[in-house]
Amino acid sequence: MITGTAITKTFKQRGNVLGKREVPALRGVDFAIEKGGAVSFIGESGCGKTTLGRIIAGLETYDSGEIVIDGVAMSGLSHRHRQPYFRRIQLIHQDPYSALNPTRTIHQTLEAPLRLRARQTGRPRSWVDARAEELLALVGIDPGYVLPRYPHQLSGGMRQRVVIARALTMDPDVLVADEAVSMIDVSLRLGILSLLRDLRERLGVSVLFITHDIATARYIGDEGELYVIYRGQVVERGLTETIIADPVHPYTQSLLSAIPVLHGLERPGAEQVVPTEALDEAQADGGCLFTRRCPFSTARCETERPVLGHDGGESGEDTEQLHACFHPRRRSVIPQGVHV
Ligand SMILES: Nc1ncnc2c1ncn2[C@@H]1O[C@H](COP(=O)(O)OP(=O)(O)OP(=O)(O)O)[C@@H](O)[C@H]1O
Repeated sequence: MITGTAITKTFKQRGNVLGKREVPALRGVDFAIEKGGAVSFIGESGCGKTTLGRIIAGLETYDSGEIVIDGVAMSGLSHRHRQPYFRRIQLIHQDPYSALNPTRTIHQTLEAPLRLRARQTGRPRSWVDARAEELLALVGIDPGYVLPRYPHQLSGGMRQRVVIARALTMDPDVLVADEAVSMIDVSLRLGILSLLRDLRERLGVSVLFITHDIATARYIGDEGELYVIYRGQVVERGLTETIIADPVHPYTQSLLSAIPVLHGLERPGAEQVVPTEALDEAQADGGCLFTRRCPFSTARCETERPVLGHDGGESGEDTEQLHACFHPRRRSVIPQGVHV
């Protein structure tokens, strides 16, 4: 089990003549990934989901907060002592082209981490080749065909399966899949998503899925948890199915409104949630981060920032669905520009 509490991260970016500009990528995020669970982070570009995934995989530092892996707080450990914990969390890169070294055969690609793993676990050298074959079979490709080949000789789908097999060489407890299907052909995406589901069932590995697409989040984690992230803050969190069926935060409603539904099926009296241009970072920093885009914003939203929780709502529901909104409510939303 991995938990994160109040994780913050601010990047300094090159700004104008006045100097560097601070970009708050994460503003106090809590998360929990259970063994064998499926968790999805969803939000639009720049909301901080990749940064959070990289922090969880031990590839990015954070400014404050705490990550606890199997009961051990990472802040109390030196970099060297943290490594064995983060080894259990493996990132699957979104781009299988750049993730694989073009000058190495798939055999060489898998051999290096497997030799390391053999040393770590006291296994003989002969185990390495057998394990490479086993892992490729597990991800659904023929080892005999793939092992002697170079990445450019494989299809995008096969390359992504090799990337997943390489992540499995470290016997991870968690696979972090960051937009794992966005760069492969649409026809092959479902196969990769089913593979990730299958690995959860067969190996008991948890999957953390990072995406901007609610349909893939739904496919990968239909019994899992969804975190909706807006400008570095989790604005809604709960069971994926519950949130998709009944989003209460206006931002989640706007994300869901992007999924086409048949014109004429909206409930009468539907209110619109219209996503508009992203805001300047300085705007709305005192109040709710979504207030300038939100058609339901009130004076309170302008000055006070809602925190993630059950309270403060008009929804009156007592569920595990958390939200950061002063006026959460079930609203039916008309998708923009969709007329069937
Ligand atoms: N290494 C970095 N240096 C400076 N700023 C960064 C860095 N990495 C991320 N950021 C900034 O932090 C914010 C969050 O970025 P992040 O990549 O986590 O968002 P994201 O939701 O994953 O977006 P995308 O889907 O486009 O990858 C953005 O404003 C981004 O420009």
